[in-house]
Amino acid sequence: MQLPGTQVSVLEAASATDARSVSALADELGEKPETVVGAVFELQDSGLLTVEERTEERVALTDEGETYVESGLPEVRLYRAAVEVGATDEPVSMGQVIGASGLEGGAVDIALANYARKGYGRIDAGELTADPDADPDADGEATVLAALADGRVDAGDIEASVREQLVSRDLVTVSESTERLVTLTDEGVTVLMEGVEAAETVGQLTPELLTSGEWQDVEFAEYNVEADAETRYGGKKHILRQTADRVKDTLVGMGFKEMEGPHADAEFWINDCLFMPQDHPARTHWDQFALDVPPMQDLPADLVDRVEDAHRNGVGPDGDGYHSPWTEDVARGVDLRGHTTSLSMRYLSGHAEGELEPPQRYFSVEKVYRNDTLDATHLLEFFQIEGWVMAEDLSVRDLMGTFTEFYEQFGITDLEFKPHYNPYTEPSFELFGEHPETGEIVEIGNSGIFREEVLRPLGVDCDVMAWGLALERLLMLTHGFEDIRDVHGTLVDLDFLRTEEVVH
Ligand SMILES: N[C@@H](Cc1ccccc1)C(=O)O
Repeated sequence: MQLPGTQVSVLEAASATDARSVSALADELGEKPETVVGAVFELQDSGLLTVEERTEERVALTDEGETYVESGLPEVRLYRAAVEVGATDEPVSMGQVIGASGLEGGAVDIALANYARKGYGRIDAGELTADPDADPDADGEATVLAALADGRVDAGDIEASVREQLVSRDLVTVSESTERLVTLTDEGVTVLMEGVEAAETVGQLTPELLTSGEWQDVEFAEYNVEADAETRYGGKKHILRQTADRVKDTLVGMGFKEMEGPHADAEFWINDCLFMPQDHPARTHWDQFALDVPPMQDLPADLVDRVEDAHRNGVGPDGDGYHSPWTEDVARGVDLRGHTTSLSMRYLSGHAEGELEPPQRYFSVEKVYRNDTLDATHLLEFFQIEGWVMAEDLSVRDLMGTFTEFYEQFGITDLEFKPHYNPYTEPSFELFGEHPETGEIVEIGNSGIFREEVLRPLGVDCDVMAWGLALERLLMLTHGFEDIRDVHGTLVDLDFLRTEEVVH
């Protein structure tokens, strides 16, 4: 009879009298267990062997269990010391017995906790008696520990109550493993006696086999469609990108249009338009990355004049500017944007898509860059969900209502608002949500209603409410992970990224 090579080896290694385990066969044949399992199932299908699955329990000593095999169980040592100091005749002070036992630290507590339970004697009012009839040499737990250390005992032979004690004392662990046991059938024996030969089989069709015509003569290995296969992960969209897409869909659904614009931009758009004085810490508190590139040439001259005027003199008859220097050189310097509010400035000024008439709603979900210190909640670059609404009469209620409506679509219904300060909005609010795992209150965004000093130079004469929300924080709240580096950079949790999906 002819059979594929591995089947022949398995058949020869199996026995009709002793059940042999698949792992033993794999060891002996130097094959992978899954290869042997495949062959075993084929042979079972052909009726040449039988397979029996057996789940086995294994009991193993823990490190602590091993220590006691060496030194004796603490309660046994306490008993021997108690006998030595005469506690069989009359109560002896606990201190004296412990001293004589040589037990220290946690071992003392363990000894005392088990002493009376196991009938070694009594502990009462700081004194200890020893039962003269107790036999430490027959201690059930100690006996099992010693037997396990010598490999003299099987899991099934240990008395249930003793085993339970040893497990609860963390002296042994119990684990289960499934083993497949293989035995030759009578037919298998017959086939072996009559002689089996390994058939040449070809596992893969190659261009050579095709062109030479050899494919017509060879025997192909059969597919085992039930064999365990390696898990292959295809490429997929990153969870953060999926979340960004969902945010975009949500905002488009709420009537917003998307903004686009440069990642590296003039400080003018990033800071000056936002009424951030050039010498104010608010300008450095972003800790933006300045780029060593030529200054931005094409700033709109009329807007630059109006922004400079707002900085110097404020707006309106009662306006007051900053009494600090302002130069166009600083405004022309190029930075990586620390927020996408630079895009809002470009759009509100009419320089992105022309003059805008209210009502308008715009958003972007784009990267921003900050020179922060990397930690569980901060990255050097992250995605900001920028947005603004332009309308005749806007109030804080409109702002809160918009956030409530937006976050509800992500299942976040416990928003909190805290008054805040931005140089460009008044009033301003920080936004918080509760972390689903830690219960911690996490900052998720910053918002407000743009000041006159921002809007007038831009030529906007109605209200504009605006915000910047952190996409990564939204993801933390929706998926419950605690470290932003689980999804970004070299420490990512690959399993999470492979399996997690954002539901649209
Ligand atoms: N630029 C702010 C967010 C914001 C945008 C618009 C208005 C108010 C706040 C930030 O990055 O935190």
